[in-house]
Amino acid sequence: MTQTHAQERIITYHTVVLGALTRDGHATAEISEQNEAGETSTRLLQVPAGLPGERVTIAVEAPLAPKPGRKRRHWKQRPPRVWITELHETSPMRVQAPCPVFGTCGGCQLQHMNYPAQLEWKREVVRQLLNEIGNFADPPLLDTVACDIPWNYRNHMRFSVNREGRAGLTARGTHWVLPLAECPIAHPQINLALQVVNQHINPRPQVLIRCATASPQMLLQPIQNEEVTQELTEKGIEVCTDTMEEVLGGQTFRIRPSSFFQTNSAQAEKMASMVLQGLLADQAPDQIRQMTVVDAYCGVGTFAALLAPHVGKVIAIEESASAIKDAQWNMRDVEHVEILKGKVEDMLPGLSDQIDGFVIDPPRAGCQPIVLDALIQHPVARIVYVSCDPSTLARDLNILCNVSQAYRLRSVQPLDMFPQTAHIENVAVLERASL
Ligand SMILES: C[S@@+](CC[C@H](N)C(=O)[O-])C[C@H]1O[C@@H](n2cnc3c(N)ncnc32)[C@H](O)[C@@H]1O
Repeated sequence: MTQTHAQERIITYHTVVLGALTRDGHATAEISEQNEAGETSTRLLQVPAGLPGERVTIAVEAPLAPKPGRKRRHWKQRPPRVWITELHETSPMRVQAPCPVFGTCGGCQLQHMNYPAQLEWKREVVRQLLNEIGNFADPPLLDTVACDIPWNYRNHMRFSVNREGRAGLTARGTHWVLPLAECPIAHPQINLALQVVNQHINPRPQVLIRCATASPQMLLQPIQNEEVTQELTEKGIEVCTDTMEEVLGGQTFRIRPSSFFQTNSAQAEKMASMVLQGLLADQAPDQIRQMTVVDAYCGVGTFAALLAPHVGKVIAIEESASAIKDAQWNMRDVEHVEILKGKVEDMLPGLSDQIDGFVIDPPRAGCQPIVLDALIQHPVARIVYVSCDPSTLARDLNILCNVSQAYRLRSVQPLDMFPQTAHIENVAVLERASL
């Protein structure tokens, strides 16, 4: 069946059985299409909010053709918009998504999947990537560590602001800002603040809200006017302008708006324990006290500060000026820490210290070849690799363990930092092959 709506968009409807989830957390659907010459071809589509094995009817909206007069070279072909209009047979994994904009919003992909199935799916994605990209036939992969409360966990949200000055999240694949009263994965303090800022006109393009979980402190950017600050204060929020503090592993960390900090504080506690355990386990206390460890891509110094009480020396490397300022403040009382400002790829080859262990927590792109080369040329006893992208993790582990054979992979631990979304965090532990 084909229908045309007001903006001349062409929508076709297809009843299909959905296939496996993609890496982005969308189900797949194969549809047959006929061109003007009557030739049939099949097309693979991504179906948000679907689950494998479900029989559903989907609407497929063809992307708009370029506007007349607009140069074709400025026009980008977008994938069609696809949504489920009817569920005929549902998966046993399906649950009711609590958010009214789930499926449209670009934030969450898995609210409709029960939580144990999300954890299992994440583990399976990591297994496949370690297999296909990492060349590990039988990787030492552990079960995904669940988030005890998989809702209201995000301590940091970046909301887009629409033309009317209202803050919300954008619809998947568009710049359209969805009106949002609250977000079920945002911390309750953030939802409270969202309601307050949305009673006012916000400047475009974004409002950033970051809250502490151990205190009522909150950072808002851009800085809010007196009226908003007053309303937030009346609701028990302590509005901070330049920095706020969060507690992790019993230590207090000062964070600026543009510095990175782990978004899920409860899971970050578990991650920090894994890092310390991965680097220091099975070693005598005397040996640990003599160790020199590097926290590469250290952010505000989270792992460096938590490692410092245990080891002989910590070298922390970070390129962001704002995170470096925070790291310096966070480790102001620690004598045996050296904080280096610069890119890891520039600093690492020049390090003259004898290094016993590395924590590497790079951005999604993973490690630069020069960083991997340095780790291979001068193998250290232990590496803990914290990763927010399992495909670049698999690529880098392949280089460190299989191609160079400099390291042995001891464990890969998926950790659910971002429940209800397709994001997957991992903590991998490597040891020098010649140990
Ligand atoms: C995923 S965050 C990890 C931060 C920290 N380990 C933590 O847990 O809070 C990655 C950090 O690496 C920094 N970064 C990105 N590329 C870098 C590079 N080439 N050299 C040094 N730091 C880098 C970013 O500024 C960010 O603070």
